[in-house]
Amino acid sequence: MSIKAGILGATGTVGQRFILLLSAHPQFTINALGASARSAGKTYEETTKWKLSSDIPEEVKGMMVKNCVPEEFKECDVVFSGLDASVAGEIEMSFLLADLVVFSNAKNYRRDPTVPLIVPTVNASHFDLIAHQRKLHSLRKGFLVTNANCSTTGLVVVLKPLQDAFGPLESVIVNTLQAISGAGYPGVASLDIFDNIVPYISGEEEKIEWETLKILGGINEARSAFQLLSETKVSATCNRVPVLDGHTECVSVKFKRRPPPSVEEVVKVLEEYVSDAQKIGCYSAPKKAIVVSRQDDRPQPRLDRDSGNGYSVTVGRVRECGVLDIKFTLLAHNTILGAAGSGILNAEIALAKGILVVDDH
Ligand SMILES: NC(=O)C1=CN([C@@H]2O[C@H](COP(=O)(O)OP(=O)(O)OC[C@H]3O[C@@H](n4cnc5c(N)ncnc54)[C@H](OP(=O)(O)O)[C@@H]3O)[C@@H](O)[C@H]2O)C=CC1
Ligand SMILES: N[C@@H](CC(=O)OP(=O)(O)O)C(=O)O
Repeated sequence: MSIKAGILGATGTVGQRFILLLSAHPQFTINALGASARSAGKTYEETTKWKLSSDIPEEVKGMMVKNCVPEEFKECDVVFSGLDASVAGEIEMSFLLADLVVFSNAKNYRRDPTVPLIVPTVNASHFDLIAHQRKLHSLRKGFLVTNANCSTTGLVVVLKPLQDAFGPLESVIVNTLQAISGAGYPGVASLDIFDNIVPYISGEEEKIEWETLKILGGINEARSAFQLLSETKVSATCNRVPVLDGHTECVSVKFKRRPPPSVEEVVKVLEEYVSDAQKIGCYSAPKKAIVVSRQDDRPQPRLDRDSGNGYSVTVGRVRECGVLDIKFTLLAHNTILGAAGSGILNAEIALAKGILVVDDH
């Protein structure tokens, strides 16, 4: 079976990742590419400032870039969006209302009470809300799912098994060191980031603090509403650092449970974590959602960002915290697990669960 995939924002940083991941994927075929009016009507190769070290896949080079309107994507079984947030809201809603399936990377609908915010190796169960969403919009097969902010993504992958094993988390303090690819292209000016650290990323801290509560929360029995975590407090501080790809996060956690788990218990739980995406047997699911490093000087972006083909989170330096209970450092690939890869793995889960329905072509 070949699933026809469209990509919105195909020329951007996340769009380019979608192209590489989908072109090597056994289940998907890239069918349509969309971007702004500046790019529409040109071939992909002509209009894209390609920034990845692998070449543009041959089959994509000559494809015509289209305007991001549903009629141009009506052949697609699934549409992945890497659209700029300033336009994603309106465009993605028009696709949903045209009964298309949309997996979005943009922030616009993450807080929507009818839209699942899914990190594929964390909360695949939130797909259960899709039937309610379809009913609300009178859709037959379309739906909209978002994936999380790239820093939220790495964080919740590690918090999820801790919460499952040791009960509610009382507080989480996270300091991020975020790669420049997170800012899109051209992103942060070289004069600002070279030989420097910028201690501010607009809106990022609020997103991490809020999204974590939706992702790690539950859904009600009627499968019609999300139940945000109410007992956990999250405090985030975000920094932009001169790294190309890979967001590092220094995290301290306090558990409600007294006495708290030991370092050894925490490490064991992280090492043994198996996500639903792995249990289902999804093609892109990493063999280990969490890779625990015991080396004192890991994780490092250059050495660890491609772990599990960019779908694993690497955790190191797990130790006691003198203020909260346990602290550690994690690293996640921001444009793979933190963006395009999550969209694709979410689509694989939806397919396996029978939520993504592929018509006979
Ligand atoms: N980079 C990352 O690590 C992450 C990014 N995200 C989110 O993913 C989305 C994309 O980010 P990123 O790839 O970094 O951004 P880029 O700026 O690199 O790319 C933006 C894309 O949106 C397109 N676009 C801009 N304006 C319009 C328009 N009016 N109509 C249609 N298309 C338009 C651009 O097309 P054109 O080339 O024609 O201008 C381009 O393809 C954003 O919402 C971002 O917040 C989420 C998680 C991580
Ligand atoms: N702000 C993130 C990337 C991003 O676009 O996030 P969001 O989709 O939550 O706006 C970063 O700079 O690394």
